Amino acid sequence: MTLAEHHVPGSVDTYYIPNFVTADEESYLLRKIQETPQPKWKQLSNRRLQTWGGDLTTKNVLLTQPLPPFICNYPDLISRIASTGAFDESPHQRPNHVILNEYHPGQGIMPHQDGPAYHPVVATLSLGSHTVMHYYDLPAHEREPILSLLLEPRSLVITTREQYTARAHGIDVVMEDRIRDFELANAAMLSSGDDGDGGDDDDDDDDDNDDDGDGVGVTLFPAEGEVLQRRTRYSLTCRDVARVMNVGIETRFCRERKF
Ligand SMILES: O=C(O)CCC(=O)C(=O)O
Ligand SMILES: [Fe+2]
Repeated sequence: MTLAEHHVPGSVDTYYIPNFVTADEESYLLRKIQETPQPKWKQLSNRRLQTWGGDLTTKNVLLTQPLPPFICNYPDLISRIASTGAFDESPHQRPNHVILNEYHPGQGIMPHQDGPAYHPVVATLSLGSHTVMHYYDLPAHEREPILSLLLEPRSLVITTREQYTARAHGIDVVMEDRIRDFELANAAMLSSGDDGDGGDDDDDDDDDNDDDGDGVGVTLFPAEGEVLQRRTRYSLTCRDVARVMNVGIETRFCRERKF
C-alpha cells in the first residue's frame, strides 16, 4: 500500500483508509477500552478521554509511559500505522502518544488545532460509530468548512503538513449526520455493504463503492434515507511527540514486535 493511493481528492495532505482494522479487531479494541479502569478517564464537558503513552509537560515534553499492549501487540496498530509511511519523517518514525476520545450521540469537539507539541502528522482510528469531521481555514469560528470527511467505523484518517498546521478540525454536536448537507470529499473512497455490526463482511476491497452512482454507501449504518444516526464513537488519535523524557523502564514505544 502506498499512502498516495489513499489521498483524499481535492484535499491538501489528507488521506483516508477504510477498514484499517477488521471487525474482529474493532470488537476486541472496544472490549479492551470498556475494560480500562474508570479513573483512567478524564471527563470533559462534551466527551471523555484517556491519554496513552505518557503526559505532556507544560514545555511539551512527553514523560513517556508504555502504550497499552492492545494497540502494540494485538492488533499491531502502531506498527500498522507506521507501515503506511505517514510517520517516516517524524522524530520516532511512529506514534508515541495516543488520545482516546469517547463521544456519545450529541457530543463532538469544537474546531481546534492540535498544537506544536506534536510532529505535524496525526492518524485517527474510528471505532464503534461513524462521524463527520470538518476542516476549517483559520480563524475557524463562523466559517463554512473547507473540507468534510465521513469517517466510517474502522477507518483511519491521516492529516499531515498544511492540513495539520494551517487548518482547524472539529466534529459537530449532533445526534445524526445529514450526509447530503455537506460535500464529502472522501465519498468515492468509502467502503460499502458493511453493516458496521462487527460481523464478518466480504468487502475487503477498499475500492468497493456502492452501486448507486453517487459514491456514498447509504446502507453502511442504521440510516433512514440520508440520515446517519450516530452511535457511541471511540477515536484513537495517534501522534508523535518530538521531545520525550524517559521516566519509566519500558519506553521503547512497542518497537520490538514485528508481525
Ligand atoms: O475524535 C476525533 O476524531 C478527533 C479528536 C481530536 O481532534 C483531538 O483529540 O485532538
Ligand atoms: Fe484535534
